[in-house]
Amino acid sequence: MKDLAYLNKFLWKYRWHMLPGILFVIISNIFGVLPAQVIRIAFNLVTDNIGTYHLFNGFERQGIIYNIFGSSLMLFGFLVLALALLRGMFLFFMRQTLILMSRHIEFDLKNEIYAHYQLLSLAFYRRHNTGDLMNRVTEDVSRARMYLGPGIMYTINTVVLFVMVIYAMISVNLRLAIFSIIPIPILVTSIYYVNSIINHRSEKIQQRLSSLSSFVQENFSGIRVIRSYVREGFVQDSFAAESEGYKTQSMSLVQVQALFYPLMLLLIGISNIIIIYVGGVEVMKGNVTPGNVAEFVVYLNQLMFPVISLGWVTSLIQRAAASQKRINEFLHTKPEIVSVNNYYRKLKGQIVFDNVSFTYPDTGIQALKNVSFTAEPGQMVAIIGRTGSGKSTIANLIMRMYDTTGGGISLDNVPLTLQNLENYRSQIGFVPQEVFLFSDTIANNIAFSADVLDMPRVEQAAKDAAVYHNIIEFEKGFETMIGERGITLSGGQKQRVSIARAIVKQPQILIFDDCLSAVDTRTEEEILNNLGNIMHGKTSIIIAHRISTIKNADKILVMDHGEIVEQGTHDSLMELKGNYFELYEKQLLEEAESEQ
Ligand SMILES: Nc1ncnc2c1ncn2[C@@H]1O[C@H](COP(=O)(O)OP(=O)(O)OP(=O)(O)O)[C@@H](O)[C@H]1O
Repeated sequence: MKDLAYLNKFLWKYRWHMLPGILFVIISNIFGVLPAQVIRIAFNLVTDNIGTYHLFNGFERQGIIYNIFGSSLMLFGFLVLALALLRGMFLFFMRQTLILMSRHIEFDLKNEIYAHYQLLSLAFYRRHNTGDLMNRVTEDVSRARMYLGPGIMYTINTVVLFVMVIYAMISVNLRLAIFSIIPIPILVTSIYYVNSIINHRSEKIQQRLSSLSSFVQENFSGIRVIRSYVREGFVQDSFAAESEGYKTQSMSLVQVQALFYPLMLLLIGISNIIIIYVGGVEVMKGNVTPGNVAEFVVYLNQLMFPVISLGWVTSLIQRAAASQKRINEFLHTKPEIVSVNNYYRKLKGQIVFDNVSFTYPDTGIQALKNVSFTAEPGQMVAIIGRTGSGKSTIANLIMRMYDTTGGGISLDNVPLTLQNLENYRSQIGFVPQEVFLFSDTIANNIAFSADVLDMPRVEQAAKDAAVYHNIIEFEKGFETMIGERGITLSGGQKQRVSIARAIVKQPQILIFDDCLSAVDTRTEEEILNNLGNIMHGKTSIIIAHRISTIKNADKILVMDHGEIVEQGTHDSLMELKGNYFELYEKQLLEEAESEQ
């Protein structure tokens, strides 16, 4: 329950929704209780005067009495109707304030969680799967809302109605009041118990549904692999097995639900019988009037809904507390990478790695060991090496996606940890190894880093990335949608669009993480030539597998098992006749073989 205390700040923020809401609950309940008293008076009027009416049997006066009788009853009827209307009106106001408040808080909470997500490091995203992250913003927040809206509303309603009805009951007859209240705890406990079973089973259904959706999503994404390996039948069977699990869980829920409503009606029915029986005995003893019994029956039935909601609300609050605990877990996770100052400055682009070591936090894999190198402004530094040798890790560390575990990185003689992150990253153009494009137009994808779309710059960036001609060949040119709702770009086109996205920023430092792998050598040369002009006086870090990509670099770092094993220019490395030379020879041989 203490987890829900986190939401109190929102209740305070929206107090001017909550306070009138509580007032409306009280007023609507007053109009809810009053009809029972009107019914009692009407009932007593009938029982008291029916004798007089019969006394005038055969006399003209009987008609007059009938008329008075009828119009009085009609008046009572209208009164009950008017009270019901007033109650309805205040119920409307109650929902308009309290439920509305819960929707406002849901909105705020979602935004707060999302904003916090954006601050968390890459390591956090690796620890938690996407489904879990999404669930906390959607499912868990809506459960917390159920506590804030219906939970609070029905609790206040129940308390107010209980106090009013029980006070009214006791003031009429204590014995009858006690008999009316006795079944209530049994009703609350059994509803709570059945509700817990329903929730437990619903939860299992939810899990089944999530795994069913993940299964379907994955198979739709991998449809090409399924088709080419002719695994449709196998996938169909696996889907049927997943669905079977979902069906079984749903059926077990239906069983309990089917039991729930008859059980409720039975308990309500039994309570009514007890009241009528005990009430009848009291009437015979002369302690209460028949009108009082009718009044009690109305009270009892009025109490039933709050009683039912009490069991429901209890389990709802429990679920909300569990959800809020999960939300708090994330909200209290401290971002590992923090920007320490607001010091904005323009980068020159000198990058110094001083004895940098790095071990990935979750896997414990040491990806870099004592790496030292300097990239001067205006230089193109290339990194080459076997797969898994730590090249992308260097790019990740320059981007400060992680902090080093040994040694230090500095930019223009200022440690990276003392740079303002936003200012720093905004001056770097980074093209990751796994290209990611949004389901949006090509123009918006290229102009992603800018708040306003500057078409001439976007077009120039596309030209520099050698993708302009491909784009204008599409029917809608730069307005072509890509991704789920649009066309599919080829691997090389995607890489070049993401290169355009990096250079449109006119960055001071450019990092290419193996993003020319799907581009042919001629186009690659064109892009590198363009880069020479764009990055004049600025720093470029190019990670590649092909020597042809990097042989003109000012400095080449050769990586192996997380270490720099050789560094120098193409010519000096060739002279060394070490790893680089070996790699060059091998690639020459491969090229010659592929040409044959
Ligand atoms: N996010 C991560 N979490 C844990 N371990 C990682 C992570 N990324 C990479 N590694 C590990 O760190 C080592 C270096 O990986 P890195 O991606 O830097 O290599 P690379 O030289 O870029 O390889 P490639 O040329 O195949 O892209 C590998 O052993 C890899 O398994």
